Amino acid sequence: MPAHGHVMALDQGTTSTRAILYRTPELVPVAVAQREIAQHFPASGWVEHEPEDLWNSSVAVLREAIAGAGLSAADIAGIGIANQRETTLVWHRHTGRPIHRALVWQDRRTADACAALRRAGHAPRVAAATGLLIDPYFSATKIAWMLDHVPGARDAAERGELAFGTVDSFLLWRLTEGRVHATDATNAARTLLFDIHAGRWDAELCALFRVPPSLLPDVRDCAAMFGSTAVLGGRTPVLGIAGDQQAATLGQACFRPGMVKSTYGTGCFALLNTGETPVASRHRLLTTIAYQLKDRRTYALEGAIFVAGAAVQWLRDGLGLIGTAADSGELAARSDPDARLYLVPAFVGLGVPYWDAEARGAIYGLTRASGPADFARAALECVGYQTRDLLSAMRADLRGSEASGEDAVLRVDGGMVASDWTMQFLADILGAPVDRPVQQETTALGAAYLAGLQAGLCPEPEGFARSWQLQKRFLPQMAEADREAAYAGWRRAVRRTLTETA
Ligand SMILES: Nc1ncnc2c1ncn2[C@@H]1O[C@H](COP(=O)(O)OP(=O)(O)O)[C@@H](O)[C@H]1O
Ligand SMILES: O=P(O)(O)OC[C@H](O)CO
Repeated sequence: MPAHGHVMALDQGTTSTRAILYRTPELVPVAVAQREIAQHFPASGWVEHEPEDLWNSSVAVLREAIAGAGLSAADIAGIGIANQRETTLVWHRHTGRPIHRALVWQDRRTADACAALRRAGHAPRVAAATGLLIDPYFSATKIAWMLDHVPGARDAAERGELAFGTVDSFLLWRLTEGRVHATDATNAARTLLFDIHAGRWDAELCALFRVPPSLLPDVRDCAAMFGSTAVLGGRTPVLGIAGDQQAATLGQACFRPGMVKSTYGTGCFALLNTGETPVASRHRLLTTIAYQLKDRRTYALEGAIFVAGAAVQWLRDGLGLIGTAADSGELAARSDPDARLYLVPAFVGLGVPYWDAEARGAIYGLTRASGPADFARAALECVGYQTRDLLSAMRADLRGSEASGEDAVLRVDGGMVASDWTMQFLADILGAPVDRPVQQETTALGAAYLAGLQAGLCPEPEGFARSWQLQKRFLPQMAEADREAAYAGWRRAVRRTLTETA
């Protein structure tokens, strides 16, 4: 067993930045610090973050966590970074000054540019290399938008004066005072510019998306020496980087083909490990890199749902039906069991497997008797239905393969899994067990594991997998006929909501 030590996870997410300090080798959390991030919505469908907020909140939580534990830089073997993925920054190499606010993954401003590329027939080539669809969700068209809209930016880029990065890369640049411009393979895989099979930037795609290759960071393993930082007072190495959903996949120890985790935060992201062979989806899932260790890539099929916990926030902030998110389950439990409302939460369009950017939310089944409890239940149930959509698409893609996941148990994490009511419905509608682990901060755990692995303070994946502990298993209790009738109703509701653009 490796020796005791400490590693720090920095989890820079969409709504907040968190640092969690862990004791190795068991990865027991010993201190945590968190800061909210301001969201900027300058126009309909636009979502931006202030780069200095990303940076300042990161430094603040790192320092707070280390102070909270009564430790100093000398006690920290390394930092692991997990980050909101796809969110795009471009900055001046000489000054480190961003040329624009970060364009967040939810930002839809490049929808028309994407539609034009799809109409021109580029989708098959792009999917073959990157595993992705041409959608504003990913970084490439966001980079081009900045170069085209910030005065002088394209010329500066052509002269090699600018750098692009996802949030990990931007933070690493700042942490290392401009000495390191790098990212990891999981973040590179979300840009539309990275060949996930060859593990390198694709020059043809750079030309297609009009992104000069000089902007791009060096791509490394998830566990690697990324540089060192002085922000904690000494020199602390950055030893791990992964996109947050991939970090959660590691934190959930989904190392074997067929294992699947689903994270329920603002949105929901399910990743199914497909082993060292990438699987091309026939059902509009994404093919992505789950992790790259020792230069070997493990792939995943991914389903991305844009609204999960956000539907609960809507109950609270939009409708005022609940005081806190935690009240939603209790309210839902008071709903009439014989009535059923369907909420299709297409507040920002629908993701996998529908990919309908123009669809908007709808509620079906209203009667004179419908009340707050039925709305709450519909908001929680739609998370279960969407998960079944995702998992059905995954199973259809993998039928008969080693990674089929037919018997797999779903490992869940994220803020929303605190809701027993929602987790029970999830098990009911899937007709399969749902496992909630003891450590529910799996994103930070995965980032910490990468740093601990690289530092030699944590065991190899098989050993780490043995430390995963079940907190509660939810078993399906709904009768088969009820389950299928309820799901058929959801499918009808979605069909009525989709636009002709999908
Ligand atoms: N007890 C609960 N029941 C239902 N939803 C919850 C509960 N607690 C938190 N949530 C939802 O979980 C989300 C926060 O989860 P978190 O993992 O912190 O999200 P993110 O990383 O996207 O910021 C919020 O959307 C909130 O509405
Ligand atoms: O920041 P989160 O946890 O909402 O995750 C965002 C995803 O990485 C977007 O792809």
